[in-house]
Amino acid sequence: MSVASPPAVLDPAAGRVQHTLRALAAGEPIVLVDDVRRDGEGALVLPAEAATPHWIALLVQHTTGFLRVAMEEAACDRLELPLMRCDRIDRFGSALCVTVDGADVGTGISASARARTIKALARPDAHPDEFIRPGHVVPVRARDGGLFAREGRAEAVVDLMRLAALAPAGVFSEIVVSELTGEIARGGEPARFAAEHELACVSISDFAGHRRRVDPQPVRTGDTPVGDAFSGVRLVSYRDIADETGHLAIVAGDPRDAPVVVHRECVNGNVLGLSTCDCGLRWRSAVESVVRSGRGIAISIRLPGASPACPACDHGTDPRVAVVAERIVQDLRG
Ligand SMILES: O=C(CO)[C@H](O)[C@H](O)COP(=O)(O)O
Repeated sequence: MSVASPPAVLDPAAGRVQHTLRALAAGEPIVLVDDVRRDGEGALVLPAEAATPHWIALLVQHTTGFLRVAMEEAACDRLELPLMRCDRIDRFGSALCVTVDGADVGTGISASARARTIKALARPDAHPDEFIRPGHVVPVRARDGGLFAREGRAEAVVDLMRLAALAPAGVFSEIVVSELTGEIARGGEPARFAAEHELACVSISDFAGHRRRVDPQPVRTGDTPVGDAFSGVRLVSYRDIADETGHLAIVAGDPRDAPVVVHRECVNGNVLGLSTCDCGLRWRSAVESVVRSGRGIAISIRLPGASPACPACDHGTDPRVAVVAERIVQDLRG
């Protein structure tokens, strides 16, 4: 259980997130602190695809042993895992599904049986008939949109797996401070547990902040023809649910093979119309070339926070511009 210590970075939260993602990518458990909803409770989290009898035994030893697997909504639907039926919903709106065992894992409760069930849940080609219900593993439905939709543990676990480039399913259970009392680790205890066991440790709020910075989510909010004089030209608007910024795309013709021009909005040149920089000119000529040729996509991206002061304007070199633009182009090309 040892992953190199977090590197010295300016932002300690970013360092903790990177350290955590590296540990998960290496198939190791991490500590996730639920500072948002549950008063600093700590849980051990392991990628479902990395579940082995060894790791599951370790989770059972140090946690409540109530092992849940956070999964995407589509996976729960595909594997026919309905929500547990209930008339009263818990105050956090947790989305626990019917329990499962792998169909061929024996009684389902041993560490090796649970490891097999958990690993199977993470397989993209798993079939509903591979599981019997009820069982000894609890799938939890993480909302689409992850932490942007709900700052819950299930969403944090699925987002962590996705950002670590793993199958989007993770097993988790709350750490207990002492096996004698069975009380849950909270406050400073989860971090102490992580240090003692050389595990990476991150809080849901650290991770949500990181996702907002690196994982833009532009959602289409409007799609209007520009007007008769510009037939075949559309104005498509986006709202970024990660940071509430807005972006625009001028689309002429079929977007599938259209050339793309990306522009970072600048307050001086594009909002105030000043000629202290060439941003106004650049955006106008991008739009004109798309409209005149009848084929192309011109995207204007607004980043959160103050734009760089022109003429030091970076003309789009901020790495977030490329990520937002790529997602908008993906959406336009469907
Ligand atoms: O069993 C639970 C808490 O004891 C929760 O249902 C489980 O942890 C899911 O977490 P969240 O509601 O934060 O997604």
